[in-house]
Amino acid sequence: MTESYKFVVVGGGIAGVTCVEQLASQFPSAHIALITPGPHIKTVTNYKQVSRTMEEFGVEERPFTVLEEKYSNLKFLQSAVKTLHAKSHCLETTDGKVYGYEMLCICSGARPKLFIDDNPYVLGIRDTDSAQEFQKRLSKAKRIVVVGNGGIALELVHEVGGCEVIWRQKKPTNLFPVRGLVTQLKNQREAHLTPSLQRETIDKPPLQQSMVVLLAQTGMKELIYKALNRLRDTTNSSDLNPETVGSWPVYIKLSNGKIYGCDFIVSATGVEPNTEPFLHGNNFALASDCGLQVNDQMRTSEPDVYAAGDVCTAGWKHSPQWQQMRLWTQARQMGWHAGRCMAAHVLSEPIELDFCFELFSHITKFFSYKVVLLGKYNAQGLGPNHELVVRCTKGREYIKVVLSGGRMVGAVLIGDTDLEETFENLILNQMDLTSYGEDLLNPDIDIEDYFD
Ligand SMILES: Cc1cc2nc3c(=O)[nH]c(=O)nc-3n(C[C@H](O)[C@H](O)[C@H](O)COP(=O)(O)OP(=O)(O)OC[C@H]3O[C@@H](n4cnc5c(N)ncnc54)[C@H](O)[C@@H]3O)c2cc1C
Ligand SMILES: NC(=O)C1=CN([C@@H]2O[C@H](COP(=O)(O)OP(=O)(O)OC[C@H]3O[C@@H](n4cnc5c(N)ncnc54)[C@H](OP(=O)(O)O)[C@@H]3O)[C@@H](O)[C@H]2O)C=CC1
Repeated sequence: MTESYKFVVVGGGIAGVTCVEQLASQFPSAHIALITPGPHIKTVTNYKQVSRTMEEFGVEERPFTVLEEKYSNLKFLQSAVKTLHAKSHCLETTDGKVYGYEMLCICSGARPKLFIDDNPYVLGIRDTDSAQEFQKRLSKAKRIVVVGNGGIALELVHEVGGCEVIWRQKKPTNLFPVRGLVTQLKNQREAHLTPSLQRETIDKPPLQQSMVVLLAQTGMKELIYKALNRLRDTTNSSDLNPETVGSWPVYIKLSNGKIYGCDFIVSATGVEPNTEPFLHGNNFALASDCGLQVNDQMRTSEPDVYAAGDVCTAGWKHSPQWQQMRLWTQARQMGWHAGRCMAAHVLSEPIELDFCFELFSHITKFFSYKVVLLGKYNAQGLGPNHELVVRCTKGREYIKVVLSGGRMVGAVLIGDTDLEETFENLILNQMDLTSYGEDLLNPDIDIEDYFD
């Protein structure tokens, strides 16, 4: 006979664990199952609500038993979902078992979107196993190339030591436009501490240097010679250094024509939602990034199937200052909201989109500096006609405010600025700041008091 559960949650990451905890605590006598392949789950530690939309926490891998000990109605099933039959409300796992559910929440995360598939010299970093593989190969490497310009690349180039790292950015700004700013701060650590103010009106789109990366060739020496000969036909031969020919296991050619040899390449080029086992035979609406499209109740297009975290794409009309980014914070917030929505639907209660989806906020650390990103911090989607006001106190802080129509729509705060809550309020209340001009960031004015 098929084992059946009131709620089944798939995936032991932050989204799945948050969702299942929400359900297990709200329905202490309901049968609930969490299905995930490994013996560990990801848990939130030291959670701190910093303000109305900002939160900070750590992430720790723990044995699943911590959840089973906490919730007697929760069963942990160590396996992976192989197929889902949404119409008949059941799923099959890789160990051949079939489980029924009344409501299902898919939280299967995402996997690295490598710029080239199945190449032994190209690594993506996703989980503990791939991080260990990276460490192992790094210990023997003299040179690596990092491709990508996001969170993983930023962390890697800062942390990797004892090996040459080649990193070329595709374009000057990106989702994490903090690298240049942090470097600027670091270089000026010893310099004077007078803040500098700068105001810039952006009336044309930012310059974009196209730098798509192509892999030249792998492995064996004779193949490398052939590859380099082929590359000579398509690029400036002066880029090829005869001394390096044949000495590296892999070569990479960038779209600016430069060729680099290295021991291996890290593809830190984003992620794609892990939807594979759920699609076949079902009728899920997918977003353009291939995520399971969910509405503001975290419902997919299949009945009684919800989704949360990296696997899903927020398909509701977003608040003007919120955007989806595949981050821990959003995985937790979506998992929590999905759990609440599932509970509300069982109890036939109304439920609204949580306030945390009003404003994008992310607190993290890059290069040991505290970094806070708020709203359209990189002027995403604003086009021309916006203004940037920047204050940089050398060696201490970097603050960038994005204004549109005289109202604050985003901010980047690097260092211990203590301005995050004030800026959060200014973005949320959309106050007209035109009359304040540069005083907005004037270091002689205590803007926290000013706007209280
Ligand atoms: C190297 C790296 C560093 C990162 N650093 C940060 C950071 O500093 N800050 C930040 O905010 N974000 C960071 N992120 C992003 C963050 O990790 C993700 O946004 C977040 O973990 C997503 O949570 P999730 O629960 O949706 O998915 P995941 O954490 O990926 O969990 C998915 C779960 O589903 C399971 N699963 C997959 N397929 C199946 C299946 N078929 N059946 C059953 N179970 C399945 C998986 O085993 C896993 O347990 C980082 C990501 C990477 C790769
Ligand atoms: N501290 C934190 O907050 C951290 C967060 N993360 C999160 O983990 C996830 C995975 O990180 P990551 O892989 O860095 O993903 P990101 O989405 O952050 O960044 C991917 C980057 O790769 C670039 N890219 C894509 N294809 C190519 C290509 N062919 N050549 C050159 N560049 C390319 C993208 O450019 P473009 O945008 O132009 O396509 C983008 O800059 C993300 O969700 C990230 O937000 C990871 C580490 C730390």
